[in-house]
Amino acid sequence: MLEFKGLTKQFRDTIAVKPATLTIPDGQMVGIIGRSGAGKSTLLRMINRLNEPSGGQMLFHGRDITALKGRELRQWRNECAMVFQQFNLVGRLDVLTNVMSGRLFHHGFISSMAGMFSAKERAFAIRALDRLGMAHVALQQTDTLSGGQMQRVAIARALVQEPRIMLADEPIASLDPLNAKVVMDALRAINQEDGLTVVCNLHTLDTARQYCDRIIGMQDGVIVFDGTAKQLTDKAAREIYGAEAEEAFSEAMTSTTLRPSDKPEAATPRVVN
Ligand SMILES: Nc1ncnc2c1ncn2[C@@H]1O[C@H](COP(=O)(O)OP(=O)(O)OP(=O)(O)O)[C@@H](O)[C@H]1O
Repeated sequence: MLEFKGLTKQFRDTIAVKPATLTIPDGQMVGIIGRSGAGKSTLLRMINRLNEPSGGQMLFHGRDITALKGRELRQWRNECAMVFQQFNLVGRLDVLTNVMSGRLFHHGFISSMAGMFSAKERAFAIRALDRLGMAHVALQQTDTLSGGQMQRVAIARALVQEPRIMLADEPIASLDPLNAKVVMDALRAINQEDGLTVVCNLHTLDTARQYCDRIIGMQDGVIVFDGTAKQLTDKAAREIYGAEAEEAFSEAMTSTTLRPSDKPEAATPRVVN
């Protein structure tokens, strides 16, 4: 269970996230939505402390994450795997090496850089690629892949970290609708099969509604909505997005609509003014 207690972030004159208090149970798939500049990325990046909170506290199973330093902080970052909009892979390296770089924390920097991975680790990485339908390109140079394939490789790399939480910062913003669906399907499958908590920032409302157990809506650094897809009415969504509502409502995916989440209702809607 991840708990935010009045967690806040200020950049000079901008309060990007105003004191946020929420609890994310293990195994939940959470989508953070809101217009540009609402504070979504800042909130997400405070979880792995890529953005250092300015105030408040964050606890994971009762452990104070905001107080971690040095190796403990590196270990926490390893436990929070992150998937980025631009994939953050090394294009000139082969796919398998990129995936195995997710073992950096377990393996040690020097031997990782020297490519000294055991047969067991290689097999582990290939199994992760296989889950993402990408084992067949394991030895291919990464920059020959499509965006959707690269994002699946990035998810495989995140998986070999053996994380407790998967963070995804706009994971489909650079992808076409079909690849966006493949990537979201993969994140949802990992969430459901492994019971892994997934927290992702999403630009399109439909994606959040289709895939997430719980949706958190942000506006000007404030959590203004916290509830399920069903509870997020069009009216509530329009209030969250304001002038960007039409863009947010536009279809992200052209292919088959997925069945809605079959998990129990995960949260009580909360409207905060
Ligand atoms: N490193 C930074 N330095 C100064 N201000 C920042 C920094 N990062 C974010 N901000 C500001 O904090 C606010 C929230 O930004 P954030 O990136 O979290 O929003 P967002 O909802 O993720 O937006 P987008 O959807 O456009 O990525 C914005 O006003 C932004 O300009």
